[in-house]
Amino acid sequence: MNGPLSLVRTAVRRFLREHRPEAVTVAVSGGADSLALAAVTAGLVPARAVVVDHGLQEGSAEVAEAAARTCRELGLAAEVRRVDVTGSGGPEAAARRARYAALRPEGGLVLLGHTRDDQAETVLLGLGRGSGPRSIAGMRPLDPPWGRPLLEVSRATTAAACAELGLEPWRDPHNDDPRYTRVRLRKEVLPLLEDVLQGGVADALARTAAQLREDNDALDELAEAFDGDCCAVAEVEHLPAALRRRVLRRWLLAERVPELSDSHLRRVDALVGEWRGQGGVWLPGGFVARRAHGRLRVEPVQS
Ligand SMILES: Nc1ncnc2c1ncn2[C@@H]1O[C@H](COP(=O)(O)OP(=O)(O)OP(=O)(O)O)[C@@H](O)[C@H]1O
Repeated sequence: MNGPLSLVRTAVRRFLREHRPEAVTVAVSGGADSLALAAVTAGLVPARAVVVDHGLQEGSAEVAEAAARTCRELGLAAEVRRVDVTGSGGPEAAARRARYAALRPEGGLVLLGHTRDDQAETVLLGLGRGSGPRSIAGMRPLDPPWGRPLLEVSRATTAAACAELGLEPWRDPHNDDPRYTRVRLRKEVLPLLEDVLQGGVADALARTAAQLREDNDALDELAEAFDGDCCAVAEVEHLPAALRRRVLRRWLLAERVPELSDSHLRRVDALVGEWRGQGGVWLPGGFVARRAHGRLRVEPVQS
């Protein structure tokens, strides 16, 4: 009984047993991953589905309505939420921001259909771009309000599970468009790596991510326990760099600096670890971090 559908069911059942969410919403794009997730979840717990219509592609409203209809046929209360995609960072990033804002619930968990292949791509992209351990550690199974029960299930398995259920998932044309880095990674790089390493690459990359998450969590706990004055250079400069960066990150987040990337953090850390009188570090949200008289401070940029 280890067909694709039963593999998906086992993964979702394990997730629900482990985390026992009070309420469950499934985020459904209409693609095979989230559709398989919705179908299996519907059979296990009372849940609802939300389909986000970004309004970016022609016919997006019909695609969203068809996905919602399928969810209803599967026994889920389903609704389509239309969002306005605006803001910085390109349409992909803006769409993701709008989607996540629309999905953020009042309570309970929102289940996403990210698979082991998504995880592998995230890790490999991070490695290729020189990202920090936080990015390379990939996505977490539980990161409230988000839950990702399928992180150990392959994309091939979710597609086969849909076929087993007689469901016809929507194929996002973006997923085949070689102008997207992720698509080329998926279609060109990963198959080559699979060939060179004789298989098991997605699984191996997902294991790397899981190990890094453990290391990250341990360091984060140490950073949380730091009770010195993190603005005083003398109190943080002797910390190991990995710990110091985490202490600084916590301080910046407490100062309400949003969306802090690894490269921002490295530059703030350089105010301590590689000090040569450099100027302020510009940060997201209109902030700047500076060092003066042996102290760090973060303040809004004067317009
Ligand atoms: N239009 C949508 N409506 C509802 N949920 C969606 C939609 N698009 C994606 N999702 C949810 O997000 C999951 C991941 O989708 P996808 O891989 O396309 O997102 P992504 O842009 O890569 O997101 P992330 O930045 O979190 O990796 C899907 O399996 C589904 O659960």
